[in-house]
Parts: sequence; structure tokens; C-alpha cells
Amino acid sequence: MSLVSVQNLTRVFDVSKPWLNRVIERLPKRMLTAVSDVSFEIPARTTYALVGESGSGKSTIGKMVVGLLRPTEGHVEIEGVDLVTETDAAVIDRIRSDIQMIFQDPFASLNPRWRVRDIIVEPVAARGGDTVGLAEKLLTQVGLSPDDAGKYPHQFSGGQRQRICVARALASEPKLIVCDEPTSALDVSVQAQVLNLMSDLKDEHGLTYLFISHDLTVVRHMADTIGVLYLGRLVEEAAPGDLFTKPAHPYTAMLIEAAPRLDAFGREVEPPEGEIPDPTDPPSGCAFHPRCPLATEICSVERPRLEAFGSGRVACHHAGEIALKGAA
Ligand SMILES: Nc1ncnc2c1ncn2[C@@H]1O[C@H](COP(=O)(O)OP(=O)(O)OP(=O)(O)O)[C@@H](O)[C@H]1O
Repeated sequence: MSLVSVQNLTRVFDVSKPWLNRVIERLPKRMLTAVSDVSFEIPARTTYALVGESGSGKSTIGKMVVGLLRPTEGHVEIEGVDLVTETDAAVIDRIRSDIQMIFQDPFASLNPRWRVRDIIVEPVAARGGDTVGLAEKLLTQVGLSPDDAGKYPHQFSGGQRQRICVARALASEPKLIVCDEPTSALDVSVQAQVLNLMSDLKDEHGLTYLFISHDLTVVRHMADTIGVLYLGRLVEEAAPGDLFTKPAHPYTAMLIEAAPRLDAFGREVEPPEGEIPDPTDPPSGCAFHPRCPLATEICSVERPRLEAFGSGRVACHHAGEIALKGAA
């Protein structure tokens, strides 16, 4: 059994302007489908990376997996328990304590008025657990000094603050950590250190990660499986080795081609070509077809189903026809 099972997950937001709907009678509501029919499994002790451009639905999926947001349709099961339909409070509490989340901005997620010790042990203290020496032990595990426990967040660099967030996430001995762009606010040199730390901790603590990133290269070396999202739908899923050498979906190939174009500060110079469509009015058929170099008539008419392809899954009428520039 997988630790996480996401089944046909869909989330729709009402983005109508209430005042406009009041002024114009019978104006239809504007609905935005942020996530549509997404299914994937995360076996225990593995890392599943969700990758896609801004607005592709990554964070919305992450929030539904940790229970911060209710799905419009579909299910999220953690250890076989469906958090949406489960009614036993003790079971819900047990599963919730097995899940932690790490966010992009380590400064915003640390209370500036609390000492690091209190920040780290708070999830355990809230449950009445033993916190003696806990902060010092965890600080050592994340590569900081036990003496740092008495300091405040502003006394640390961005990378060190993210290490504190990791220590806090570990405090309640979770099984699953959902990491939403945990390194994208950090300098490139620091990013690699934090990623390496997270990989090491995964092995030491037997963790399972759902790792959210807009950058394929960030997840390449730490993911067991990568799911590529486009406009709320999973368009390809494969192991990194296969995905990077022979992407089956043209969008995946576009992300790979865009990835190495970094400026002197390591920032992406050119985003993938073309505009991301309006999610309240997505293109017909395959939502990627207006940007796709392989698109034919069927692509604008019929949405391709996500189907088994090679060792993974892909949703494309022309799966496997794309060749990476410079390859072969
Ligand atoms: N609470 C909300 N109300 C209305 N629309 C929302 C809400 N949350 C997200 N959205 C919309 O849902 C879509 C997916 O957003 P989401 O934040 O999940 O994408 P993302 O891939 O994580 O992007 P980013 O990397 O920019 O955070 C976007 O079009 C976004 O504007």
C-alpha cells in the first residue's frame, strides 16, 4: 500500500466578482479549475516531485494532500485513511501528526518573536510530548549548532532559516513531508546544500516527500518519480532518468530545454515559450496544443487521456514523437 494515494483530485475555485454578479443579473459565475482529475501514488520512503509552471496547480494539490484545502472532487488517502470522509477524530489526529509541510519562504513561516527552541518544539509541545533537549538534537541533525536554540530567526541567513523549518518539521516525527518550493527563495549555492540535507534526512528518518517545484533540475537528483503538471492536469509521469533522456510529452521537453538557460545569478533567463492559457477558459482538447510544436487537428478537439507509456504515463496524442534538441 502506498503512503499517499491521490485519486481523481479536482479543485475548482469560484473567481466571480460578487459585485458584478449583483449588478448584472444572471451573469454566469466564473469558475477556475486549478486541479483536474489528478491521480498518483507515493510509496513510503520515496520522493514524488510535482513540477510545472506558475499556476499549474502544484500548491493547490499540496494543500489538499495535507488537508489545508478540501477537494471539489476526488480523494486523498494517507496510510489508507481518506481524510475527507474519515469521521473518527482520533484517526484524523493520528494521520495529521504524520504529515508536515515546509514552505517556500522560511522567514514568513517562522514567528520572529519566538526563540528557535520554542519554534522547533511547538508541534510537540502542543500535543503534550517530551521536548527536553529536542531542539538541540534537531538543530544538530540539520547542520546547525545546539547553541542556536536560544537565538531568534532574524539572526540567521535564508539557508539557515530553512534548516530551522526542516528541524521543526522533523520534531513530530512525521512520515510525510510536503515541501512547497522549499529552496526557490534561496541562493543557488545554498539551494544544493539544503536539498542534500533533505535527501540525507529522508534516509535517516525513513521519510516520504511530496516535493513541489517549478524547476525540473531541482528535483532531478532527489525524486524517485516526477509528475509534470500543465494547467491543473498531470501530462506526464516518469522516473527522472527516463524523463530527462526521453521525455514523452512535448511540454516536458520544453521544460527541459528551458532549464539550463540560467544567468550569472542562476536565475532562469527565458521561460518556456508561449503564454500559459487563462485557466478560467482553457483551450479545447489538449490544453497544451496552442503552444505545442507537434499539434495536429486531433489535439484541439480531443483531450488525450493519461495512459501508460514506457515505464511511466503520458497524456499526448503524439507521445514519444518529440526529440530533445541536441539529442540523437
Ligand atoms: N484560493 C484561490 N482562489 C482562486 N483561485 C486560486 C486560489 N488558489 C489558487 N488559485 C488559482 O489556481 C491556479 C493554480 O494555483 P496554484 O497556486 O496551485 O499553482 P502553482 O503551480 O502552485 O503556482 P505557483 O508556483 O505560482 O504557486 C492558479 O490559476 C491560481 O490563480
